[in-house]
Amino acid sequence: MPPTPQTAAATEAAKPIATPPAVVAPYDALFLYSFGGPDKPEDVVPFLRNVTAGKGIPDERLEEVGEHYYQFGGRSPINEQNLALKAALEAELRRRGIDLPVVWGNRNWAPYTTDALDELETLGAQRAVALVTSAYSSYSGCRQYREDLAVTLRDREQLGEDGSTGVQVDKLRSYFNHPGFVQANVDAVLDGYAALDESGGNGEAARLVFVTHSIPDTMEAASGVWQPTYSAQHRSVAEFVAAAVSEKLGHDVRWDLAYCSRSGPPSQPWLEPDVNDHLEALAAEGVRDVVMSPIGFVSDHMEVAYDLDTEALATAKDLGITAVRAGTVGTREPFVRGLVDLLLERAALARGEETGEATVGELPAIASVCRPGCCLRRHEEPSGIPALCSEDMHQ
Ligand SMILES: CC1=C(CCC(=O)O)c2cc3nc(cc4[nH]c(cc5[nH]c(cc1n2)c(C)c5CCC(=O)O)c(CCC(=O)O)c4C)C(CCC(=O)O)=C3C
Ligand SMILES: [Fe+2]
Repeated sequence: MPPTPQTAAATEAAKPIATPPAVVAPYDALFLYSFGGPDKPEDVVPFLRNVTAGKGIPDERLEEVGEHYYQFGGRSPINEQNLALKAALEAELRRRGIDLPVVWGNRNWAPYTTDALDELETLGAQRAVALVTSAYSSYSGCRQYREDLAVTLRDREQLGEDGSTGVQVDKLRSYFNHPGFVQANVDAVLDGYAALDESGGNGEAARLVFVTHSIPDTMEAASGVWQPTYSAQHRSVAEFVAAAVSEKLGHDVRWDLAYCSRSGPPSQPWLEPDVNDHLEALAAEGVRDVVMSPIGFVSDHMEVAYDLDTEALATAKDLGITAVRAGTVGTREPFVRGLVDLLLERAALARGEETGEATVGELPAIASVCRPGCCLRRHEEPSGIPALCSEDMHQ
């Protein structure tokens, strides 16, 4: 049995904040803000209730998803992975001589958003910056976190009409095209090709299949109001990673983008192809070797462990395809270093300094302060829910 992951309350308490170092000023804390997941079987149903409150997920889908968790002992790997990322960020900050506390909290499980706000208050933080564990910009990866923060602050009676809050919380921009995230994915895919070779596969003939979480077509459309859409963001990363891998391996690399983990009623269109359907299509084309790269996820949480490692790899096997699943960025060094670079970039921006925004690929950086109406669930429906870290808190 792996050790039970510790909640924020049980980890060693960060020490109260002194004067933040100049490179991170005006920030005096980093808020690692994630999805959360159950730690034990009794948590599964309450966790799923938290995730799906008011979202119209059919009951059958919930039972099915609950079953995925029970197959893994009722425990998601996501919490220990967030603790590992927290430790890696702390080590990287220490390495650079930056004395900044890192506080962890989740939207859907303990330690909750409100627990993290409590911890920030106890530390005496006045202006924290949130690092969300989603690399791409869409309702699920951006606005939902910003709404949750605003609503939690409102419930705590700490949200003023003008958007003022107790602790001010800003957010790092979506980092899908930051060099650190992309380089860590290149490295992980190269390791995937090495693993394919070891399992007797043929790398030169392999198809590189990038995978991400599907979202409804309406959410995809709303993600693109101010910027390239969620799927376009992924295609940009995929193209760059495939080119870098091809150069390193010295042969052509053909790639596709597929999706996993769709839910919602069958009548509602979501981004396709589903990775299992796509593997079938590839088998029909005669493809025998596949490297799957989950670029849509920052760590190997339940969607990766179940939808890819359990389901999609079994599909590949049934089809006679030799498939390996490349790693996620996790705590890879270029990723963690890149996140700290991004923190320094965001701090400079908050100080009003001219900063370049580091990106790779052809797409511009996503705005650090979201535009009004950015990343709604559906753009034709203003949410009526306040959201922090935007030019206009109410849109
Ligand atoms: C884009 C995206 C990411 C990737 C970005 C990121 O990594 O953040 C992501 C991550 C995650 N999604 C997760 C879990 C779930 N997501 C659900 C439902 C949904 N996700 C959606 C989107 C995304 N989700 C959407 C559009 C829905 C439909 C409901 C809605 O419109 O909001 C449901 C309900 C049941 C179901 O429908 O499957 C569950 C249980 C976990 C935790 C895993 C663990 O425990 O290890 C993580 C990290
Ligand atoms: Fe946004």
